[in-house]
Amino acid sequence: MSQGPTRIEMNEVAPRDGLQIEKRQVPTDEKIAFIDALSACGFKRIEVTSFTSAKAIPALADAEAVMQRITRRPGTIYTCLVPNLRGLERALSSRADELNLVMSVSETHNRANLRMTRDQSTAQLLAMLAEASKAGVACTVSLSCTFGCPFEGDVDPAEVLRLARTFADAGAAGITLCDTTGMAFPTQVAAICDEVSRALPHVAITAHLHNTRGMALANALAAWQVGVMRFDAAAGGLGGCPYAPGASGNVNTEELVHMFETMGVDTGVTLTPLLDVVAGLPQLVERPLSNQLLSAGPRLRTHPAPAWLADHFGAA
Ligand SMILES: CC(=O)SCCNC(=O)CCNC(=O)[C@H](O)C(C)(C)COP(=O)(O)OP(=O)(O)OC[C@H]1O[C@@H](n2cnc3c(N)ncnc32)[C@H](O)[C@@H]1OP(=O)(O)O
Ligand SMILES: CC(=O)CC(=O)O
Repeated sequence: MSQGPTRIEMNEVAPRDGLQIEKRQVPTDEKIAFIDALSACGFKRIEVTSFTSAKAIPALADAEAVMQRITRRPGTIYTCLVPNLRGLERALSSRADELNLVMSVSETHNRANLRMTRDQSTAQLLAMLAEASKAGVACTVSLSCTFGCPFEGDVDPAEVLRLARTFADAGAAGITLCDTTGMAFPTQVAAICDEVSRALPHVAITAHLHNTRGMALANALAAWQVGVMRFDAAAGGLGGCPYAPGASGNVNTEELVHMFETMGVDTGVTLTPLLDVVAGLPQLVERPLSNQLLSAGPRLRTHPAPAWLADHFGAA
């Protein structure tokens, strides 16, 4: 098996990607407690919220209040999703450490999600990169539907590269390759991540994977094997785009951390407090969540041997 980086950066996106699609509109105080608990786990980045239209994403309408009241842990970068210049102004006023700009590689998904053509989004993002640069705030650009679109099917990888290059040339510090509705498969992830990283070696590549078809961990492994060292993930596997039919949760943070840590890859995240946060998620989102890692425990959780063994074989 090819060896990827020995250290990766984990970006926790549940407060934004997770809560944007939940039926329950989580009260501001509970969001803040959730983010503060995540801060104690050691994430490199936490995507706190989005500065979007409250009509489009009502669940995150309290973005300013959340940004103002979270406790910022030194060493963690607090980032926000922004789709347009209005969102950028709000995010900068709220002292976001970094910004996650977003558009889709697919024309139909861009129109459905952002109510703009791709050309209109591109123009907004280029203007936002210029404004953010003046403010000294780094930006990543997330390219939705990189690996397939729920409306259009396959997406041309040349378009992914063209958009990534456009934003890298305009000063984006990072490009996030997003599998919005879990259409990616491992060989495709490896090929596209490799192509974009080789073409843009000065730009940090992040993999943003959804587990809609159960392939997110395999896809993460494929991205890591070609050198990707930044991963978005959501605690409890929450998440999904409300404007992408069939969307479901992100790759599950605790499973991704557990997988990489068992392989000796340093994620920076401490699993025990993270599992405590995950155990509280059904209460936060007011629905049951099934969680294999929480049920089974980390791989070296052992169980007492059956009592009859001692009777039968004698004391060990
Ligand atoms: C793949 C993913 O998961 S991405 C994340 C999930 N998806 C999203 O977050 C979708 C975000 N989309 C949006 O917020 C919207 O589609 C927008 C703002 C980008 C564009 O929507 P439009 O309706 O075309 O925007 P438009 O400029 O016409 O403004 C509509 C209203 O929203 C308001 N608005 C626009 N941008 C913002 C913003 N960034 N913050 C707050 N309000 C905004 C306008 O003031 C206007 O309000 P009004 O109706 O009270 O006058
Ligand atoms: C920003 C995102 O949330 C990206 C995606 O899933 O397409």
